[in-house]
Amino acid sequence: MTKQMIELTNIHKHYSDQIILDNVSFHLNSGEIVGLIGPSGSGKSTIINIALGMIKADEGHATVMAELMPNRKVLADLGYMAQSDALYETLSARENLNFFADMKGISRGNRQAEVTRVAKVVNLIPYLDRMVSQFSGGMKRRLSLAIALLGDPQILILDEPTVGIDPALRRQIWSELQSMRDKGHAILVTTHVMDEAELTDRVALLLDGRLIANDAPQHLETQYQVNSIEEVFLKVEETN
Ligand SMILES: Nc1ncnc2c1ncn2[C@@H]1O[C@H](COP(=O)(O)OP(=O)(O)OP(=O)(O)O)[C@@H](O)[C@H]1O
Repeated sequence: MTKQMIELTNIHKHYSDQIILDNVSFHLNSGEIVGLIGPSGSGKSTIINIALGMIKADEGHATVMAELMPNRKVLADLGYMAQSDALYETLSARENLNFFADMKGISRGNRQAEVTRVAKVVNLIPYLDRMVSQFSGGMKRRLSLAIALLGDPQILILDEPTVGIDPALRRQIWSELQSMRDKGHAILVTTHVMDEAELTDRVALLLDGRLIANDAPQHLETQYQVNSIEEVFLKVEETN
């Protein structure tokens, strides 16, 4: 049965005299991947931060698994990968994963298997004992993604997860996300890569703080009479 995992209702947010989100309502269900796309500065990270309870909306409310946010109870069911990596540079990748596994309450008995599982998804097994300060930008993104996957959370929120990641691994990561979706997980991804938007079940298009489209990629392409999400995006920008 499909469950509503995240619900944002009539969210308004402004900073000084700039309106960032203008009456945005948005939901994420179990068993779907939603792509949140929009130009730089359109409010994607702000939506995520409000859903996570890290930023307070001026009006409206956010719930995760029917709990009003912020709420510590749901954090164990949430995997979050921020846009900038929050890693311990002076620790190895394995030590980082162990630390976050402890934070997520993964038992010591299961920890090693879980660390190996998530490191495999992002091809980091050969580098687990290397210090993070020696990692490239793409390797750091991969480690952040592995951390978000720890504990197999019901909800995954990924802010630009594939920046700096090469095409073969990008494909592998998307196939992992799709298999998680098929098992009923709910996944929200922001991306600037329009090809990736095509791989989602639903695209939420944000422009100037308003959600102006929210539908399956194929439906949007039919509606706007174009062949790709990139063209939908350009057409929407032109006409708004
Ligand atoms: N703490 C803050 N104080 C003032 N303005 C802010 C603050 N945080 C974000 N903003 C502004 O809010 C707007 C939306 O920012 P947000 O980070 O949500 O955009 P985004 O769509 O995620 O952008 P990008 O794709 O570049 O990551 C931007 O104009 C940004 O400058």
